[in-house]
Parts: sequence; C-alpha cells; structure tokens
Amino acid sequence: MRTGIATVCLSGTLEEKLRAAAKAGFGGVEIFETDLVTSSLSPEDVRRLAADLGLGLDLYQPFRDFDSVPDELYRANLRRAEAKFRLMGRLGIDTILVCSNVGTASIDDDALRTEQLHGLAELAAGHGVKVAYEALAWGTYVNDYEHAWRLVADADHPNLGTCLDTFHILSRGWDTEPIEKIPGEKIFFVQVADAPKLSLDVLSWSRHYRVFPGEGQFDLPKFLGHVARAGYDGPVSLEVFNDTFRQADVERTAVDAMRSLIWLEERTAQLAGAAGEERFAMPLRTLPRVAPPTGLNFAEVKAEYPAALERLLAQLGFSPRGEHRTKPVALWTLGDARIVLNRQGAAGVAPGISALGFDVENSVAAAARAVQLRASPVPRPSQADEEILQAVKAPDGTEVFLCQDTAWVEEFGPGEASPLDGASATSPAARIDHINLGQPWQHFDEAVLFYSSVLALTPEASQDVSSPAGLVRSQVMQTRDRSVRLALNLAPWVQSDSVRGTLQDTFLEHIAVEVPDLTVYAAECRGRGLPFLAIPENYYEDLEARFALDPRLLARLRELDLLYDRDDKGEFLHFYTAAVGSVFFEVVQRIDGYDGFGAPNAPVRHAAQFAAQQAR
Ligand SMILES: O=C(O)c1ccc(O)c(O)c1
Ligand SMILES: [Mg+2]
Repeated sequence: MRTGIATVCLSGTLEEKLRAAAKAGFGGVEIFETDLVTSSLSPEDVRRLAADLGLGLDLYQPFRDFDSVPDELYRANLRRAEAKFRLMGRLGIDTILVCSNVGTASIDDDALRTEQLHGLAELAAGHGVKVAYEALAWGTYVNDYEHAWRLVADADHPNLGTCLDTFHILSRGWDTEPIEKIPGEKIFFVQVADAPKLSLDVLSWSRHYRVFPGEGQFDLPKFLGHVARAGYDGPVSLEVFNDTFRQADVERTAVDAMRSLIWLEERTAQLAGAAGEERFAMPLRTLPRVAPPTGLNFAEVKAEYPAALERLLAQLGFSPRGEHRTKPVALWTLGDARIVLNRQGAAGVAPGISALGFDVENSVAAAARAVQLRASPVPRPSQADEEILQAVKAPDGTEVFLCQDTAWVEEFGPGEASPLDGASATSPAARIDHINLGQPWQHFDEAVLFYSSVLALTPEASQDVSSPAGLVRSQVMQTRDRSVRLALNLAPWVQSDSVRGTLQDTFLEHIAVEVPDLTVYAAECRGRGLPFLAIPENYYEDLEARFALDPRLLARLRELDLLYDRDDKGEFLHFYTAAVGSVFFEVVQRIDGYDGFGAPNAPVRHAAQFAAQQAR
C-alpha cells in the first residue's frame, strides 16, 4: 500500500514537515496550499527537496468553491486554476484536489456542475494535470460521495476522477458498500482520517477533531476493504486536521501517523483475508499477529530513594523477595502481584511507574510486531545467564516488557523472611488488577493507538472526570477477558514527559491490586499502619442516599476509608493509599463480576488527593 500524509497534519515549516514525513517512511505527501504559500522555498526547491528525501509529491490542495457558480465566476475560477496548474508543473505534482462548493451563492444544478467540471478537466489535460473531485460533508449541494461520483461519471473526462475522504463519508453515516461500484481507475485519490463520535456540526468536527486511524471510532478497515475491492491502487493518504498534532513534535507525530497506516493496512488485510478474497491491485501487508496479553506480569517503580515505597509495600503486606543478582533492583510480591523497585539510573528520580510487564504467548513475535509498528526497542544489557526480556517504549516513555513467563523472578533473592509471610489469608490470591497511567496531552491519542496496535488492547469509550485541578480524560484499554486492564488519564496539567505540574504539583499514577476479601485485608493494612487516602464524610452520606446499603457495611466503609460501587453484575470495594512520589496503590475487590473501575468515585479520589497535596 502506498502511504501518504497531508502537510496539514504536521507542525512546523514545510521543510520540517517533508523531512519528518520522509524520516517516518511515508511514500508521498499532499501539499497544502497554505504550507506552500507561506514557505520561503521556491516550488523548484520543494520539488528538489522531496526528490532528495525520496518522497513523492502526490497531491496539491485544496481548490475550493469551483463548481456550481455563475458564468463570470466560473471564468475567474478557470483563470486561477490555470495558474495553479502551472505551479503544479513546477512542483512536479500531477493531481489537484477540488472540493465541492460550500458557498451560499452557488447554484443547485447538476447539469451545470457536470459542464463546469468537464471544462476544468479539459483545461487540466492541457497541463498534464488530473482533477480529483471530493464531496465535503458540509458541501452546500454536493456532500455525498455517491453524488460526487455521479457528477464525475456524467462529466466523463479522462482527467477527472473522484477523491474519497473517510471523514466526509463516515461523519455523515453514508453507506460505504457502493464504493465498490466505482471503477478503481476513476478513484484518483483516497484520504483517511479517524474521529471520535461527537455531537458537533461536521465542519468544526472535521477541522479540529480528526485523529489518525485507530485513534477514533470510525470503521476504517471496512472502508479500505471496499476501496481495495474497487481496484484502487493509489496512495492512501492521511488528512488529519487536529489542534494537538498541529503543535506537537513533528517527528513524533509523523511516526504516530505512520503507525496508524501500518495498523490500518494490517486490519484491512485481516478483514479481507477473513472473507477469503483474492489479492487486490493494492497490495496489503500484514504483521506478525499476536493474541491479546493474558495478564500483567509485573509493574516497575523507579526511585532513587525507595525507602518510603518499601514501607508502603510492607504495610500492604508485600514480601521483599531480595535483590537482583547483578543490578540495583529489588522484587516485592503479594500473591501473584509483582512489584519491581528499580534504583538503576535513578539519580534524582522521585518514585514513579517506569515499566510494565505484559504476559504474552510469544515475546519474540510480539516484539517484532511492535518494532514493525515503529515502537522503539528498549536496550537492556543482560548477563549470559539471565532471561532475555523484550521491551519497547510506550509514547510516555514507560517501558513495556513482553513476558512469556516469570523465570526472571529466579534472578532475585534470597528473599528475606518477611514477618508478614503467611500472616494474611488474603495475600496468596492477590494479583495486579489494573494500572493507571497519566499521559501528557500531546501524546494521548498516540498512546491509545500504541496500546491497541502493539498490544491488542481494546479502547473503551473515554470519560471525563472532574478534579479540582482540571478535567481529566480517562480512557480504559483492556482485553476482552479483562485479564489486562489499563487506564490512561489525560490531565491538562501534565505538561510534558519530564516537566510536570502547575496547579497540582504531581500527576499521580497507580497500581491496583485485587484481593479476595477487601474489608479483612484493609483492616490488616490499617493494623500495619498503612496510610490510607482519607475519604470525606459527604461521600458516605451520598453513598447512603444512592444505595440502600446494609448499615453495618456502611459503617465499615466509613471506618476504613473504603469506597463502593455497583454495576448490573456486581459490587466493587476499593481503597487508595497515600502517594509516594507520583505513585500510589489502590486495592480492589470485584464481587460477582463487577466490570468497572469505580468511575463514580474517581472525582472523590482526585479531590482527596488534591487536598492531601495542598496540605503537604
Ligand atoms: O476543511 C476543508 O476545507 C477541507 C479541505 C480539503 C479536504 O480534502 C478536506 O477533507 C477538508
Ligand atoms: Mg479531504
């Protein structure tokens, strides 16, 4: 599949955009008029630069408000078009994109449109240019791709074809099946964008909220399957208008963009392959296929001074399992919950989650897939007799380990005999229930695509949670069987990967452990002096009002600072610890298959943590 990206997707100057697109491996670019007009590079410079970078210049765009106009305006439009055709000759670009007219002064007459498009194509032919006509979702009279195609078919000129853009098609809910009836050679260009489903006018939705494929809610693999079956074999080009991408680091955005197309290509191939179809004119590459992970193997916290964390872990009933044989790293366990405390390269580092291990069927295949999806491998020097662990970096810098087993545990020890070993009936069944990570705002969508494409986690609908410091977007990513649950939080005050905080000084992340009997366990923890996050009394009054709870249970919740929730399946009990550095722990009990994360309690948690931070 030939890949492309519109310059409008990226931040920076035209030169920076071209360099970033080439570096990320794109086959070609669409040049947006504004990027050229505002550039100090001459058209010849742009052409030379693209050739040096091995980048095709696939499309010049947009040409607006051409069709359906009175005669005088039509003549002026042709004059302007001719100037652009000459410019395209200098750039070496052979296709121009013409959008359906969005002006109010246009005329609703298909015969006139056909005639004018034919005239434009005839003029273009003299310059060796092809015209791709695209229905904008908010076009005054032409806003449906089938309508645009009918006009192109009626105009019947070899230099006139259509451009299909997923946003305009899927935002309006048009049926994509009829794409297959358009002859492949009359589809001159294909633009792809994903988007979250929003109740917003289509223009604003399109100009601000498009995201790369796999980061929104459109069914793009189905769309591309239709395009492949139609016989199209040209560029599949990203056209994503997005406020964040326009100001984020250009090279990272280009890599994120490339990952989205690799993912889309694979998904389309899988979907088409599953239907047992023949090969298409457009070749579709696949990747090593991996099953979703089957568990959270470990969580790692990095800290220069781990004493406060060790105290917290001991109060939670974790046992120290000793130091690593060769590295300044320690292991603590509670049942199957494994926490690694890493002091390596931790000078000046306050405690924070630094790595996660996921249980996978085949770590070599999973790592190969990740690298093909442009994830950076984590170099880990290891000794000859140590387990070789495969790891890649997530967008926020968290190291993601792909683990096939827990043989690495043997590299730690000997474990100190913990006074708590065997002291609790609840500990043997403990496991990591979920991990909650804060994400810098510039990389949130990228993180969603990373975890879904690399790790096969499924994104759920995102929710906004109120906090005294701002609104926190919460996005759950999980496996269907819930053996892996990850929650990503976007907090506006997480400034960047390393510089954090304004209103609230640290964005907190957490590791949640599941135990079988939370009230017994919490009382044990209290006995060991565990600092619980204090929950305000108002919360318990509200609980009483919402759920007719047994008064004894309610008293117990109050006494132990426990929180409660219920869904249509079961009940949820949980509590939070005080934070150490940027990390804290949550302990949960899921009763009768409760499936959520206690979302109604999240604002209470944020407010209590905010109060605790202010009090320090
Ligand atoms: O928002 C626009 O104007 C616009 C322009 C060109 C396109 O290809 C498009 O999809 C949207
Ligand atoms: Mg478009």
